[in-house]
Amino acid sequence: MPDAVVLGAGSWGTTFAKVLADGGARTVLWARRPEAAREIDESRRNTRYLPGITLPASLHATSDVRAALADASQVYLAVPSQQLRQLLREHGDAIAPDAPIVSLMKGVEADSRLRMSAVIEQELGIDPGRIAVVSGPNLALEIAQEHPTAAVVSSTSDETARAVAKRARNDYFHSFINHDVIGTEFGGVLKNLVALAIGVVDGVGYGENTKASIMTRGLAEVTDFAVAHGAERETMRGLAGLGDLIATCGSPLSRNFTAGRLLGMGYSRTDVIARMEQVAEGLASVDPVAQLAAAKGVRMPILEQVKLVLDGAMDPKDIAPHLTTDDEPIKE
Ligand SMILES: NC(=O)C1=CN([C@@H]2O[C@H](COP(=O)(O)OP(=O)(O)OC[C@H]3O[C@@H](n4cnc5c(N)ncnc54)[C@H](O)[C@@H]3O)[C@@H](O)[C@H]2O)C=CC1
Ligand SMILES: O=C(CO)COP(=O)(O)O
Repeated sequence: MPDAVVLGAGSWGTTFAKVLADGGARTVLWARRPEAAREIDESRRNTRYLPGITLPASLHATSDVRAALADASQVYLAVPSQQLRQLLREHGDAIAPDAPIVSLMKGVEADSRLRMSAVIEQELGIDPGRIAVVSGPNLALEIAQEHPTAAVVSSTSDETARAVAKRARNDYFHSFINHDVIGTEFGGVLKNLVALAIGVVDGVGYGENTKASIMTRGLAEVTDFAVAHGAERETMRGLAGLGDLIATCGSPLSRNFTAGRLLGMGYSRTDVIARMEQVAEGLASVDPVAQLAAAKGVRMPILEQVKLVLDGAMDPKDIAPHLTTDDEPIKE
């Protein structure tokens, strides 16, 4: 009986399965493609997503999702956010009745604008206390290379948060806990949008002042948005807020930063999507987050400008930490 199953064998699902297995958990990783499962199981490699990484011998992989789920005591989800609902609809009934369900994802569903924990709750009809989310400055390849890293596990249930945090830790990965699921999830979603903006200005050729201005104002924007939706302000200063913003905005390993960079270099939204080999969640989150902000009357100038650049309605070189139409000085 596995201690943990991870659904989704991309860069983060595979890395997180390694984190769990290296922490001593009997872990099964589900890959959609049989050849990917075979490569992980037999060669201890996932060359497409984690080049150069040898996976632990104790980690098992399969392409049979229902067999993977059978009797697993914890379930971790790491597929692209737009694919989660369908996966749960097809296979949610195979999840063991009391197993905590943990989202590792950082997106919102485009149609419903729901956070991933809300999609899980709605689709499986379960108590929110069974759901946890993991977030933080967690660039997959660095963790797969065992660079010391921290994350936060959030659940409305203290018992669930602690059970997951105890599993998801080892010599190089430490899990803290909190109970602010809204803030923890929105931190992960929204830093992707700031990372897109930072990528754009990097692609244009602007320097550190521009990036620091956008990151700092971006954090203010992210915090206003999250608090308006019920998050605790403190969470946005933690690993899932500021921590993830720093990691993602400063690293070429970030797919959102990379997508933004391509936009800044002049590629269109369609070209950028075609060139990305891994998911950049921010591209699908821009519109639903802009709609959620508008519904709460939250001003998000950086997000607005990213949306204009994506829509081809703004020249990337004009992106700034403020709206150029802001005539009156605004309090920081
Ligand atoms: N890569 C990273 O550094 C981190 C990623 N995340 C989040 O983890 C989530 C997953 O991202 P990554 O693993 O990075 O993406 P990825 O692009 O590396 O891999 C996605 C995986 O999902 C699979 N997949 C796609 N559609 C599927 C479906 N319908 N059913 C099953 N599998 C499907 C793909 O074949 C691929 O194996 C995203 O929400 C991302 O924001 C969170 C923290 C760190
Ligand atoms: O969430 C991440 C790091 O914490 C990964 O960021 P990207 O999805 O932009 O690669």
